[in-house]
Amino acid sequence: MLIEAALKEEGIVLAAAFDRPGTAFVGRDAGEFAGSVTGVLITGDARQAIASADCLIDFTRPEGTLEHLALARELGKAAVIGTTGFDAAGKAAIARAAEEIPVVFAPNMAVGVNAVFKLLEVAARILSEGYDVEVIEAHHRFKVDAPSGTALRMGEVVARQLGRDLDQCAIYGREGVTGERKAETIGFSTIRGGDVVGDHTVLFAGIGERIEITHKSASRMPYATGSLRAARFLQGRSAGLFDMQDVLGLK
Ligand SMILES: NC(=O)C1=CN([C@@H]2O[C@H](COP(=O)(O)OP(=O)(O)OC[C@H]3O[C@@H](n4cnc5c(N)ncnc54)[C@H](OP(=O)(O)O)[C@@H]3O)[C@@H](O)[C@H]2O)C=CC1
Ligand SMILES: O=C(O)C1=N[C@H](C(=O)O)C[C@H](O)C1
Repeated sequence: MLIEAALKEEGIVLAAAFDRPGTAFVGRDAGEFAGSVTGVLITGDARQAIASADCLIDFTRPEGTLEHLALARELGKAAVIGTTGFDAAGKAAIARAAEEIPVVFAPNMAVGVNAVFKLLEVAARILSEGYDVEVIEAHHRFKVDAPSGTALRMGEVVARQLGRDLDQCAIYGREGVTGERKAETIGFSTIRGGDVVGDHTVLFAGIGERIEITHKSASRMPYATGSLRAARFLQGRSAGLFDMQDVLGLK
């Protein structure tokens, strides 16, 4: 999707594409998957690939992203990170890298999801008392981290607005005799199955009414186009840690 989007977008050049060394894709044209010939061959040499570009766009796994980010830092290149599932140490490593290079790090690059983050601030402000907050997300069977990075960010946005610390109030699933729900908690429920691209709902449940704010992805293309928008945003910047709210001017 990223390659397809990059090939279509005016002013964006696909400089390189890389995969792990030794995989079957190395040596093949990067456009093959998008049904075109680009002349850019997939390489197993991440350093060489990152060196030949202005900006790294990385959607892999935390350990891969951190390796690639270290190369981007060394080479003085910008980075757009879409990978989710980082622990605190991983997030700290990204923040350190952003002291030297410009980085957009966002759990969801889609414009619609970022609009929802803003809507959640408003909803949480209005529904700050008497409403239980639950975050429900569904993704495809191949996803490896849970809850999704987007669900966690939604929880963070609501928690911040309500003056709570998500680390202290999050409940990740329930089982057995749990006791009554504590008012200050924020619950997370995860569904995994089939080819669900990504659904997120934040439920504000009161006595006598429920409010649901939902985003549903029907395609991964908005993640790809959002990433390219983020790469453009970084052009000409020297260092700093940004997210899609910065890119979209929503802060
Ligand atoms: N911010 C956003 O908008 C979005 C974020 N994501 C996040 O992006 C990440 C990737 O998701 P998705 O594309 O579905 O995952 P996939 O499994 O489809 O792709 C991940 C890719 O990363 C490669 N990879 C994995 N580990 C490493 C490593 N250590 N070094 C180098 N390459 C590695 C995999 O290679 P191999 O096949 O060889 O393992 C694979 O090509 C997830 O964290 C997901 O949550 C996804 C969509 C949108
Ligand atoms: O793994 C995915 O597919 C997605 N991951 C991101 C997340 O964890 O929030 C973004 C999107 O939901 C798709």
